Amino acid sequence: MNLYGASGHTKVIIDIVKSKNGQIDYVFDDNPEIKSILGYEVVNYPTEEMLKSKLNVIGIGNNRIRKKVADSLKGGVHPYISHLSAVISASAEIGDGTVIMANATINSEAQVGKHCIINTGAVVEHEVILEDYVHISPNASIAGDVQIGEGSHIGIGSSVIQGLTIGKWVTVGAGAVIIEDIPDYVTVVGNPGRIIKT
Ligand SMILES: CC(=O)SCCNC(=O)CCNC(=O)[C@H](O)C(C)(C)COP(=O)(O)OP(=O)(O)OC[C@H]1O[C@@H](n2cnc3c(N)ncnc32)[C@H](O)[C@@H]1OP(=O)(O)O
Repeated sequence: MNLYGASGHTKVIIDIVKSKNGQIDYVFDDNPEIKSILGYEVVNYPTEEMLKSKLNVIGIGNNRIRKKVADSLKGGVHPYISHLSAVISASAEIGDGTVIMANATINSEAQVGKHCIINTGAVVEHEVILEDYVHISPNASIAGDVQIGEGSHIGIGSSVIQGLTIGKWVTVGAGAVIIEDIPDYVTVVGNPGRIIKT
């Protein structure tokens, strides 16, 4: 596979791929100052052939940039990858390009879109729907039947109670507790969650 972005997030993805004896062919990053990552050479100026050679995973934590790169991908998208310790229901659906980190749980009939991040120890409960490019940060918990719109970032250690709808491109702050629906394009912090930015 090819990886885009030589970031800390990519390092975690490399660990997952190596633990499953997977093969990383190229790591791309357009910052010419980054030459290597965890022992892999970083390609700053890839050829068309390199870009199309393998299925891709985008190792970029920023949801907007991940979408931008996905929109301009030359090659195909790799099926989701997950750490060996992740617990994923057989009835869950996970989109291509999504990465699922150590100790994450995705329960029955959850639907996770493309290029999402389910980070370390996150819980995505039964029948949750996550649209493309959503990031559930470490130790965040999404209760049953919640829907989260495209590109939203749910902060580290936050909680969302069951049945809510969170809009697209929302940011939920670290440690927030969300107890009511959240509209698109806002930042919410605190317990109970309150909107601080639109
Ligand atoms: C593997 C990984 O590392 S994954 C990465 C995980 N990281 C995260 O989850 C980070 C989540 N981000 C946050 O919590 C950020 O603080 C954000 C996005 C909510 C806000 O960031 P900014 O937009 O830069 O807001 P800023 O720092 O200016 O804060 C605005 C106000 O909100 C408050 N605030 C910011 N974050 C929080 C929070 N999590 N909880 C409560 N209050 C908060 C600030 O104290 C400030 O209050 P004031 O106006 O009374 O002084």
